[in-house]
Amino acid sequence: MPETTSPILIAVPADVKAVENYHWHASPDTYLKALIRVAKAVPLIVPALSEEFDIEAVLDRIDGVMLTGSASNVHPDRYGVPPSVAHEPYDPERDRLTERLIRATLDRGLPLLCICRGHQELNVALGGTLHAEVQEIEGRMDHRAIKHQEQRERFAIRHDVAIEPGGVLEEIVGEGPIRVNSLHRQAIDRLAVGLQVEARAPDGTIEAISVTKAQGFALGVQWHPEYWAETDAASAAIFEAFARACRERRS
Ligand SMILES: N[C@@H](CCC(=O)NCCCC(=O)O)C(=O)O
Repeated sequence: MPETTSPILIAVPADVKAVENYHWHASPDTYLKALIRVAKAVPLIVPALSEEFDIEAVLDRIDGVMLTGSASNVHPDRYGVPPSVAHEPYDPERDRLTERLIRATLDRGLPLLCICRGHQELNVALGGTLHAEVQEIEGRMDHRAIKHQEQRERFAIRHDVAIEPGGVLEEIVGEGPIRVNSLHRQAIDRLAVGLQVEARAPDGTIEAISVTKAQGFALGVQWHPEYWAETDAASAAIFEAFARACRERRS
C-alpha cells in the first residue's frame, strides 16, 4: 500500500464564544496539539455556521472528524428536556453544526472521534438523552473538574474506568482498567439505539461508546485523552488508532 505523504486533515467543529463584541468560532489548542503532535494530522476548525455552507463539501476534502470537549452543555431541547438557567451555558450554534456533522460523517464512514461534550453529542445525535448534573444522582461520583487555577490539576488523571471486554476500546487500549481524567457534569442517561458501551466508571457512568454498525472508526470518550496524549499510553493509543483509521480510509 503506498505510504501517503500529505498529512491527514481532521475537521474540528468550533465552539462559539462572545469576546470583545465579536462571536469567535474557536477550539481549545490542547485538542489541536494532540492532533498535530500525536495523530500527525492537520486540524481544520469548522465554523459553527452550518446553515451557511455545504457540509458535504467539507467532508469531501477531509480524512476524519474530531469533536472537542467544552464547558458549554448540549441544549436539552435536543433530547426533550426543558432548558434551565442552572444548566447553562449552552452553545446552540455548535449543537446545530455537530448534529449535522455527526450524521454526515457516519453516513460516509469517515472516522469520528468524540471527546467529552462530543461523546454526549454523539449520543444525543443518535436519539439518546443526558443527565444534566450527574453528580446530583444518588450513588454517582462527582465527575466535575476540581476547582484549581492550574489546568494540569483540573485535567489530572483521577479515576479508573473499566473497559468492556471484546469491544472497540479494548482493541485500542487493552483490557484495562485504565485511569482517566474527568471534567463533566452531564453524562449519558438513555443510550441511543445503535451505540454500545465501551467503558464505565466505578459508579456506572458510561465513559466510552462506539457506533455498533459504523463503517469505520466511531468512538466517543467522556474523558480527555487530548490533554495527556503525548505522555499517557492509553490517551496516545486513542489518537494513534484514530489517525490509523483516517490513513487507512484514505489509501
Ligand atoms: N459541558 C459538558 C461537557 C464537559 C466537557 O466537555 N468538558 C471539557 C472541559 C471543560 C472545562 O475546561 O471545564 C459537561 O459538563 O458535561
